[in-house]
Amino acid sequence: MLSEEIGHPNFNEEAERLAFTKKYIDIVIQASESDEASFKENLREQLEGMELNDSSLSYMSMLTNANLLRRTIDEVKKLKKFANKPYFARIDFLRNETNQEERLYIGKLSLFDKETQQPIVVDWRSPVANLYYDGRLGDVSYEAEGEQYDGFLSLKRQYIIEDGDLKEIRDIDLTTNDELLQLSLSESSNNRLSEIVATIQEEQNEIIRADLNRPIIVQGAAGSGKTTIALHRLSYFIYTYAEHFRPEQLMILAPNRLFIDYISEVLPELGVENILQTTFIDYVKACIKKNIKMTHPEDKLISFIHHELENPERAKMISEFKGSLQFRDILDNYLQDILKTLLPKEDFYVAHFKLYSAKKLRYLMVHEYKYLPYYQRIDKIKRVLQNHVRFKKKAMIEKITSFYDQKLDKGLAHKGDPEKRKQYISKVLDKKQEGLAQIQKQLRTAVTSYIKQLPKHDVFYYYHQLVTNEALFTRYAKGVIKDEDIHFFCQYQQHLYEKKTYELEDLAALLYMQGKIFGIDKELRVKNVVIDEAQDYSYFQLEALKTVLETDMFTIVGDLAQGIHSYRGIKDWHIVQEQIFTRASFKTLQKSYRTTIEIMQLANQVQQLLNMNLPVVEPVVRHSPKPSFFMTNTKKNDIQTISKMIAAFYKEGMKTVAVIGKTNKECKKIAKLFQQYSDIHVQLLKENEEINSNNVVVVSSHLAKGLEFDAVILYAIDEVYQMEELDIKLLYVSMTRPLHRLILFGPNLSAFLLDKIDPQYIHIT
Ligand SMILES: Nc1ncnc2c1ncn2[C@@H]1O[C@H](COP(=O)(O)OP(=O)(O)OP(=O)(O)O)[C@@H](O)[C@H]1O
Repeated sequence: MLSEEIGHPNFNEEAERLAFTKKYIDIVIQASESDEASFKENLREQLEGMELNDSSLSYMSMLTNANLLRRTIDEVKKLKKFANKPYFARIDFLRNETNQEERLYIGKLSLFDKETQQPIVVDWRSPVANLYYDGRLGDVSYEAEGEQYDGFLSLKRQYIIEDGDLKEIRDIDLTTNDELLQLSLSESSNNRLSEIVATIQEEQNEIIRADLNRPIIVQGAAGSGKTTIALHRLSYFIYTYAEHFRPEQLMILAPNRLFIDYISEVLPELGVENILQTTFIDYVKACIKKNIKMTHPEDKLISFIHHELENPERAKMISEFKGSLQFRDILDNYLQDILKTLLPKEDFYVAHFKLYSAKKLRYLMVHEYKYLPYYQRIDKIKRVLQNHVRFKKKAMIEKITSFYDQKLDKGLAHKGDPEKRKQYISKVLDKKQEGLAQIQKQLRTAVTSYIKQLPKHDVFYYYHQLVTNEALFTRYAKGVIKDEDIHFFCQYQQHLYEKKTYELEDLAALLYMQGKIFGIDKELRVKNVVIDEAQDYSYFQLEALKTVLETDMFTIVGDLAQGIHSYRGIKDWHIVQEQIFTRASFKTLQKSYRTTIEIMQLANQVQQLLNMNLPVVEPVVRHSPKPSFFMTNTKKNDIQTISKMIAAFYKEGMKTVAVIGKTNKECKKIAKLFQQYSDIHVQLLKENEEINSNNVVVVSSHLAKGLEFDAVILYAIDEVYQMEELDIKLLYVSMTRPLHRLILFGPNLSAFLLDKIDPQYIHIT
């Protein structure tokens, strides 16, 4: 049962406990800071006493001090950060093994009593904390390092602590709804994703803590916490494997810079710092080391939305094909042939000494160094030859020397005309010198000249050679795609080539080929990857990432119902699981934590228009007024009505409001109307921009994907949503952005497909 605040029987005791913990943290901070000072002093002394070539011993001791210092600084930083809210929950666990009840306070750090080694606060990511998220009251167990620990959970308690003061205590049992969750969901958003450690739900916890040594694919409804959970899983990973991985070896791939900005604030809160946060496009550019010119990744989508393409089916075919595993197969065959062109054909000679046969070198290239990208194999061969030359150098010189020395001996021993003998000897001496000079020169240059004979091109050359040459492409693609498609495909690629441009769909192939032919730089070879909005990736994009990174340690989260790029993206998670990440587990999240029941009911109606057999999304019990539809009037009147509404939302305590138009073009119009007819300053959101939380945001439906706002107004001036897959998805995305309020402004009900759904879910004014 929910206990009354202040009136909770244990309130005073808990307030004392909080005061004690805060005091303890203070003491630890003070002690650590003096440690820090003494480490710094140590370090300074050692640096002063160091000669350039000082013994390794003092270097080692300096390093130890530096590490200790870094650790202390990190610890103090963390303690200071969480000092005012050291924990958010408590569990009481009677451990069968010891028959002792443990009272465990759970927070975002771990803190131990230095004397007794008893935990004062346990980290939410520690194994025992799993009981808080997972365990019901009663008989429970948790696992740590492969061992199972059983016991009895008698209490689960949550705290609301503000500015270091205990405000509320809630005890949770089976019959209680998670009040803290309710409370946290009813709060207003500040344009940034927040951490949810206190209210992680069981189904979410399962994903966060799912086997870290296996990839995981999550199909999650809009607002089910996919992004949040993916970040918490990273945090859990870092905690669990702190000893084995550096944060630089982890990467988050987000759809655009705007999104990276959106998630950026929550990461340090979760102890996730210094990890690589980038977009697929930027990552590939870094791998191929060239800032290639690209068509805008949304261009095609926008042309589809506007029905601008002459032959949209063909455009879809090309995008889909470039993202398919069939294209990967074609490239694999082509890569085999590229390898053949790189194989040495001539034996390797220095002067007339044969040092390595071509056959043996080919064997090395094809078999021995199979694990390496092609050009790295050539580098290896180069080193093998260089070593071999070095190894044989003496013998070769000796052979030449002895050859001429024998001749000299013969000449000297000759009893004939002394003049002729002199001439002969001088000629031999000249020849010897010449021979030795020649071999010296060859020793220096033979390897380089030999390697130079092998072709050297960049990845772009290889790619274009294949995709713009119809005859060559046909050789690989015949039977895989239709002949006429081969023709269109090559024409299309030729057209891009002439404009020296690439599109997003080319990047999977470029990345894959770069990895196979050249390899990618070490700092880009991360070991663990989180992909958000993964439904917009193609199969080949995922495959290329997995291949070049040589790991399948991926957390992949997405929602097919929001797959607005499905012409190039994933249509079925099973294919990902069966053909790419074969070790992956698959989970679904069906509850939406973002949106209220009334908003979700309407959005569900729209989602069902997709006929994709996706289950309806279950909202967490939270209410709002029904979404309202307003018929548009004059533009001036519309903007004035909308402005009044926005003012009222702010008055109600909402912090973020967005007006969503179907396309960028529509949004530009909306922003201009605000300028003309309203005092409200709006921010027309662009992809690479940060959201300024003081502004009302005007954003297009496709760019709004992944974001959330307290209140959302869908405004259709000229561009309405039609009864087709892409538009339904865009509408669904837009409707699932608000936390608390949804309003629709359009010329008629059908502008938002409301004529196709049960009218009970909408309030028509
Ligand atoms: N357990 C939870 N406790 C409190 N808030 C939660 C919880 N889970 C999710 N939320 C909140 O729900 C909202 C939606 O979360 P998030 O953006 O991660 O969902 P998503 O599945 O990525 O959504 P979308 O697919 O629409 O982008 C966020 O405001 C998040 O803080």
